[in-house]
Amino acid sequence: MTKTPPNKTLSRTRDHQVGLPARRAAATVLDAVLQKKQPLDDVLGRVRDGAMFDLPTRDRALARAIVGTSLRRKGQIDRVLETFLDRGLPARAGTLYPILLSGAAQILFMNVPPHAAIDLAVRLAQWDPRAKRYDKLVNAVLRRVSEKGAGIAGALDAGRANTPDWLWDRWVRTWGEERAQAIADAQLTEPPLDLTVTGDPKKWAAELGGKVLPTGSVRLLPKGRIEDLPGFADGAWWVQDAAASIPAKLLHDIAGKRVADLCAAPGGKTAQLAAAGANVTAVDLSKARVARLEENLARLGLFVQTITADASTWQADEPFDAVLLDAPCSSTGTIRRHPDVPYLKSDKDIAELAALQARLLNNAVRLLKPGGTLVYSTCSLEPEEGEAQIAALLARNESLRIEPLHADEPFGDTEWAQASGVLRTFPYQLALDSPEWSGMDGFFAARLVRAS
Ligand SMILES: C[S@@+](CC[C@H](N)C(=O)[O-])C[C@H]1O[C@@H](n2cnc3c(N)ncnc32)[C@H](O)[C@@H]1O
Repeated sequence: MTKTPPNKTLSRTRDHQVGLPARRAAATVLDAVLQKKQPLDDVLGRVRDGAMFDLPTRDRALARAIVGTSLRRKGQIDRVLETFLDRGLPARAGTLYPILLSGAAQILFMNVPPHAAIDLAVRLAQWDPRAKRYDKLVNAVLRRVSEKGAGIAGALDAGRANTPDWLWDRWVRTWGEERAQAIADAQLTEPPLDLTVTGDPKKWAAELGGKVLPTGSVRLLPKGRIEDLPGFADGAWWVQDAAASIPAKLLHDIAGKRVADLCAAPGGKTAQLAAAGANVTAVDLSKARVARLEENLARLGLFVQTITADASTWQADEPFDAVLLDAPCSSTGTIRRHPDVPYLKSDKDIAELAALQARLLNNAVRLLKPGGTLVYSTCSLEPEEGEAQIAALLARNESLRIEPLHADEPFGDTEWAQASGVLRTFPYQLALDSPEWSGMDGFFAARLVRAS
C-alpha cells in the first residue's frame, strides 16, 4: 500500500479550504507581476490555460478581482503596510509582500471579513517555504490593517497615492495638475465591458442589458464569462474599448479598398476594417498573436490576409489605398484595464517605443499610394507617442499633411477632436451615470494624407 506523505495530505486539505485557491492564485499572479516584472495579461493567460492554476470560474473571477484591486490601490495599501512594518519588509521572503498586499486589499477595499482574509493570508505564508517563517508577522500586520488601516488609507488622496511618481510627474508636466488628477481618479474603478457589434447596436444593447455609446459601441457591466454572453459564439460582436474603436472609423469609406493593418493583433481594428468591406492585409511581428488574430476573425466570420513580419521593414508588391498603424506603445491610456502598467513601464520604455514608432511610421508612409490615407494611433497618454511623434513625422516628410477631423464627420464635433486636427481621448471622458459605467481608454489618433 502506498502512503501519502503527511505534508502532502496537509497541503491538499488546506488547498481545498474555501477561498484558499483563489487567494493563492492572486498572490502568485501579483508575485509574477510586481516581483518578476511579467505583464499581467501574460500571467493571466497562463492561468486561463491552466498551466499555473486549474481554478473553477468563480475562484478565477475572485482571484482576478483581488489582483485588480491590489494593483489599483497599491499606493494606498503600501502606505498602510509601511506604517505597521516597523522594520520594513524583510528581504528574500518569497511571496510575503504579495500576501500582505492582497490581504490588505481584501480587508480595506473588498469588504472581505478581516478574520477570513487574515486566516487565509497566514495559511498562504505557511505554504510558501520562503515566507513561512513570517506567518506571525502576516497575522500581526493584517490585524493592525483591519483595526487602523481604513483611517490611514482614507486620509490619502486616492488618485495621487495610487499613481507612481514617474507617471504623476509626467502627466502634470504634459496635461496640468487638474487633468492628471482626473486621469488618476478614473483609474481607481474597474472599467465596464465595451463591445463593437456588426449588427444594430440598439438591438444588442437591449439583449445584453447594455447602453449604446456615442462611438456606436455597446457598454455592459461584465458578469460571468464573456464567452457565455449571447452573440459571442455567433460572432455578432467583439470586445473593444470605445476609444479603441475610433481610429479605424477615421478611414471612412473603405469598401473594396486595399488596406494594410500594421501591428494588427489581436485584431480588434482588423475586424472593423474587414467588416467595413475592405480588402485587408494584417501584419504583426508575433506569430502567437497572429494566430490569435486568425482565431478571432474566424469566430467573427471575417476574412483577411495575415502576415507575420516586422512592420517597420515589411514591403508589399503593391502600395495600399490606406494604412492603419496602431503602434505598440507604453499603454498608459489603458491603465484602467491594465493596472500593472504603472509598475512595469518607465520613461526609458517610452523613449524606446517612440523610436520604434518612428521607424514603423516611416515604413507605413512607404507602403501608401500617392493620395492614400494613413491613420496612426496609440493607446498612450504620452505626447512622445502621439502629438510629438506626428509633428516629427510631418517635419521629415513634406509629402504628408494632416487631414483634420471635420466638424460634420463622426467625432469631428466631439471634445476629442483637437484644434490641430488630431484626436485625443482621456480615461475620465465618456462619463455616464456612475463611475462603473464611465470612462474610456486614453487614445491618440491622427489621419494623414500623402500628396498625389
Ligand atoms: C497595440 S497592439 C495592436 C492592437 C491591434 N491593432 C488591435 O486593434 O487589436 C500592438 C501590436 O504590435 C505588434 N508589434 C510590435 N512590434 C512590431 C513590429 N515591429 N512589427 C509588427 N508588429 C509589431 C505586437 O505584437 C502587438 O500585437
